[in-house]
Amino acid sequence: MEIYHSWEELPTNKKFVLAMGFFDGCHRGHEEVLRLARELADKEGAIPGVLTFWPHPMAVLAPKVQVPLLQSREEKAKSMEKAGMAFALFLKPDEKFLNEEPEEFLEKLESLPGLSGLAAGENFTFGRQAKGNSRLLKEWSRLKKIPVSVAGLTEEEGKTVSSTAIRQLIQQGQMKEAACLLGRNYTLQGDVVHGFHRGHDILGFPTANLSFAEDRVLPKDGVYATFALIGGRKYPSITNIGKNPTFEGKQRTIETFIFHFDSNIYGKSFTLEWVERIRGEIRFPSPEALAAQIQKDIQRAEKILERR
Ligand SMILES: Cc1cc2nc3c(=O)[nH]c(=O)nc-3n(C[C@H](O)[C@H](O)[C@H](O)COP(=O)(O)O)c2cc1C
Ligand SMILES: Nc1ncnc2c1ncn2[C@@H]1O[C@H](COP(=O)(O)OP(=O)(O)OP(=O)(O)O)[C@@H](O)[C@H]1O
Repeated sequence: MEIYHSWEELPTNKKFVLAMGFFDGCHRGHEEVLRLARELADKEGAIPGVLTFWPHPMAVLAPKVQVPLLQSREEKAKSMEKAGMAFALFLKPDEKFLNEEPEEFLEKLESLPGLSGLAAGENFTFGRQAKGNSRLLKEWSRLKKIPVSVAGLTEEEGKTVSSTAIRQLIQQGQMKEAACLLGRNYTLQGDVVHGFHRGHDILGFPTANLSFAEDRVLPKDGVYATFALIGGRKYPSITNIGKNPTFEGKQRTIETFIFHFDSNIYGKSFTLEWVERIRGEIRFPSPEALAAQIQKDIQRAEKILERR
């Protein structure tokens, strides 16, 4: 898949269809928009691509409000590729762009020589104060004879699937519910870094500490049944996220005990798939009491992961 960063890089000698939006997480609703883009591209003899943004527009509009994200830019690009997109255009939404009238954005699209169609969801908005919407897109489409596919909103139990709803579920530790909306388990990627080695030395459970990017959505502190994806293999595991109150920890860490695993993976890249929350993080009276609880947690995690 090709990655572009400016309008000028878009193909001029090929027809293309653009799916539009931020697409954080590439959830089930986003997948529907991407499916419509593929379908329209097939019909028009064009290639399907994505018009998306980086960083998140909120980082420009309200820099003090940090929106944690479900995917890094690289993960988003991978999801787009998996969804059959031939390219992704990552535009930087500066203030000038975000303050354009919707009509200016549409004029820009119309000026693209290869543009053969657009796809977006019913709730897609664009332009100054989000004044442009799917209704305006449809009117423009009729006027300009450029086909536009608008996806009806994908819902789960009567609620619209959205990146915002998924972020909230993860932050509440509701991983199964989040997975339902995402269409997959939530994952976090990072490298294995050194911790304080208490896991191995004091508790008898060696843990891989995951380094994580600051701008990612983190599950609520606690203990989770997880899968660790290392070197193309998927290992059942258990993960604690929190500040280790038993040891008066100050920093939030993510550490994983991988079952039946005995390799040195320091410095290796590591993806953690979060399946289900088991309990909250507790301050134990002694390391021994914590180790006994971890033993029980492992049994619980094994049961949960057996079913997946
Ligand atoms: C399954 C599991 C559950 C844990 N639960 C708790 C907990 O409830 N409270 C706590 O203080 N630490 C908990 N920990 C974290 C341990 O305190 C931690 O593994 C230990 O401090 C080792 O840290 P280190 O790898 O930085 O040396 C848990 C760790 C694991 C693997
Ligand atoms: N539930 C949904 N069903 C169908 N299309 C959707 C759905 N949610 C978003 N889309 C569409 O997917 C594209 C990307 O949307 P966007 O990134 O704003 O997602 P979102 O989940 O609504 O995000 P947020 O929660 O941050 O508003 C847009 O075209 C949008 O209209």
